[in-house]
Amino acid sequence: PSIRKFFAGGVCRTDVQLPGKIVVITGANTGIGKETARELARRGKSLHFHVHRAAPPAFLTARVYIACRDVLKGESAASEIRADTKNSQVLVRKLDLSDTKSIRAFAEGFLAEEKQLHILINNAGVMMCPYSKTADGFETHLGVNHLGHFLLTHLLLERLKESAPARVVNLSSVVHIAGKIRFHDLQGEKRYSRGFAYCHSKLANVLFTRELAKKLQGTGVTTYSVHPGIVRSELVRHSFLMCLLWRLFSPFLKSAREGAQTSLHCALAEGLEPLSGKYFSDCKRAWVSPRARNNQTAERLWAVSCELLGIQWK
Ligand SMILES: NC(=O)C1=CN([C@@H]2O[C@H](COP(=O)(O)OP(=O)(O)OC[C@H]3O[C@@H](n4cnc5c(N)ncnc54)[C@H](OP(=O)(O)O)[C@@H]3O)[C@@H](O)[C@H]2O)C=CC1
Ligand SMILES: CC1=C(/C=C/C(C)=C/C=C/C(C)=C/C=O)C(C)(C)CCC1
Repeated sequence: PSIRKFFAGGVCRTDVQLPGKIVVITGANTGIGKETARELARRGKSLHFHVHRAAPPAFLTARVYIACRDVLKGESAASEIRADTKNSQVLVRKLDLSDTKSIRAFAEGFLAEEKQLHILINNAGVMMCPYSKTADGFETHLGVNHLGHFLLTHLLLERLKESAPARVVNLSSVVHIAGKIRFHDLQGEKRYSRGFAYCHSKLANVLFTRELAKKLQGTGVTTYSVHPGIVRSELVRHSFLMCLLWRLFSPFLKSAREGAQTSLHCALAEGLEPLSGKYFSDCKRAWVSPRARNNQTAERLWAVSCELLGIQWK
């Protein structure tokens, strides 16, 4: 058990509850996102719930939006979470991050539906895909992992500000260390490696978080990037070798629930505001590579991302 505990890593120990709070989490139909959604849906200020094992009244729990590309998969995860947590307010909405039309449609629907947004978790991600492009012509890792979430955050930001204190959590990875922002070939048309393409996009997540924190100073909205640990999930689905490694070393990898702890910590823990823009692993602040600390790269990536998406975001 002590070896297992070692590999499980940090645990989110805060008991902050979320009565009446609104949460959006991308890619929450499986893996780390689903376990994050489950725990957030459980956080309601309801003695009634614990004592009577009954469904708590809506205003006592969080409303959790599972934003995913496959609504059927989303519904199956949502009904499991609803049954498990007795929170009926776990809702599924369509969001395909590889298509800016879908991102805009999701944001439009959400903004019409909800007057508040307290927690946005940019969790969805793809890894090691063979070369491909999104509907808008972006290389898939950059398009889904970085640009998709960049646009989504932009579209939801006013609602977050109006609901402050609010938080944005961006799932990155320790492999950002191997990443580089190749401005001369952002779409990987000259040279492409599916492993490095993922690393580049995860570096972009850290740089985005850093720059976003600067722009949000004084608004009451804070943001954090996260390495969840090496987690047993479907992320490795595009690589035979990684699937094999994941199976072989399965006992030493984190479960999705263990992998959700740092996202939960950054979404919930009290007193994190002074650390806005920082990178976390195992529920504490962690080291980032020199490239992830470069303000010039962060600013340039921000400007280029706005240009690619055709948005103005000062
Ligand atoms: N697992 C690990 O070891 C690590 C994971 N991470 C990061 O954690 C995050 C969660 O990964 P994890 O749970 O492991 O992976 P999973 O593959 O289990 O889950 C990824 C989720 O993202 C969704 N997704 C993929 N593409 C899109 C898209 N175009 N639009 C909307 N949703 C999409 C998937 O949907 P669908 O089911 O439909 O494919 C799925 O719900 C990722 O950002 C990943 O980079 C970081 C470090 C390590
Ligand atoms: C060498 C090796 C491993 C491979 C590690 C790898 C390949 C990590 C990849 C991390 C990823 C994909 C992070 C996602 O963001 C294991 C399986 C831990 C077991 C011990 C030996």
